[in-house]
Amino acid sequence: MSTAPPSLLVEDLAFAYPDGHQALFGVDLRVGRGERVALLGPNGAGKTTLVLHLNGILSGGRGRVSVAGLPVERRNLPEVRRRVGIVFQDPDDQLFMPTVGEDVAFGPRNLGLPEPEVAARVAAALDQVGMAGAADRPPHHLSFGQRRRVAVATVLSMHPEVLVLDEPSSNLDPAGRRELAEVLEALPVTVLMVTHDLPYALQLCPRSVVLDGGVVVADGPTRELLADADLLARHRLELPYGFDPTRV
Ligand SMILES: Nc1ncnc2c1ncn2[C@@H]1O[C@H](COP(=O)(O)OP(=O)(O)OP(=O)(O)O)[C@@H](O)[C@H]1O
Repeated sequence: MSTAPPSLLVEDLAFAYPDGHQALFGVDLRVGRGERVALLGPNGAGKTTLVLHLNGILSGGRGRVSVAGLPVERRNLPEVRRRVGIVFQDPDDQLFMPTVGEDVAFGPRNLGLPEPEVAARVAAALDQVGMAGAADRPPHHLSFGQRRRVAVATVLSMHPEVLVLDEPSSNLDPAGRRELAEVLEALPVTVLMVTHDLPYALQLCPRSVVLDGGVVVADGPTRELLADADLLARHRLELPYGFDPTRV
């Protein structure tokens, strides 16, 4: 049996915002290397608050978070942020350079890597997201779906341990949704995907965790959770009309 630490370990994490609003009440979560896990839950459940603890954007509450055995704490933040790449919902928050290639090179260059290594990482990351050949294009000339895939590449070029995706299927047309799914399915990294798109969770993530009211209320095989009509109703989760998770 492997003794490697899990990619993500969250233990008894509780957190209140400065205005006193308590968003997390003791969350435990373990994600093994190479797992793909969907993080589900209604608006306001605490999903974003949890995600922002994974690379130390938020901190100061109770509990512990570690990434591949490295505690998320101030002295470790540069390495934690290399290990945990967050792809935010709006790709335009992540793309700010004149060309796609410079955007994907930005992180590795900041690590101080030699230029040939940067170039190799840029080429590999663009290839992984199906955007090889787009390096010289300005990001704003790309479609929304292409920009989202480039945003994924900006994180992959850091060789992360964990890829966190916030609503990856939002605003994508059916072809863009399928293309991104193909990209994500082929990635050899641990994935934590925050989504309201339950069929996408089922397609991509064998396991799901449901968060509601700042606590984990379910954790198990996605197919089983989505087949539990009472669980879905209790936590404001809805499948598309006529969608049968047991027949996919
Ligand atoms: N900066 C903040 N200050 C105070 N309260 C906040 C802040 N950000 C979020 N909250 C509150 O914390 C709780 C959890 O919010 P969070 O954004 O983590 O939920 P979420 O599950 O990501 O929701 P959504 O699905 O809408 O993105 C909510 O009640 C929210 O109003």
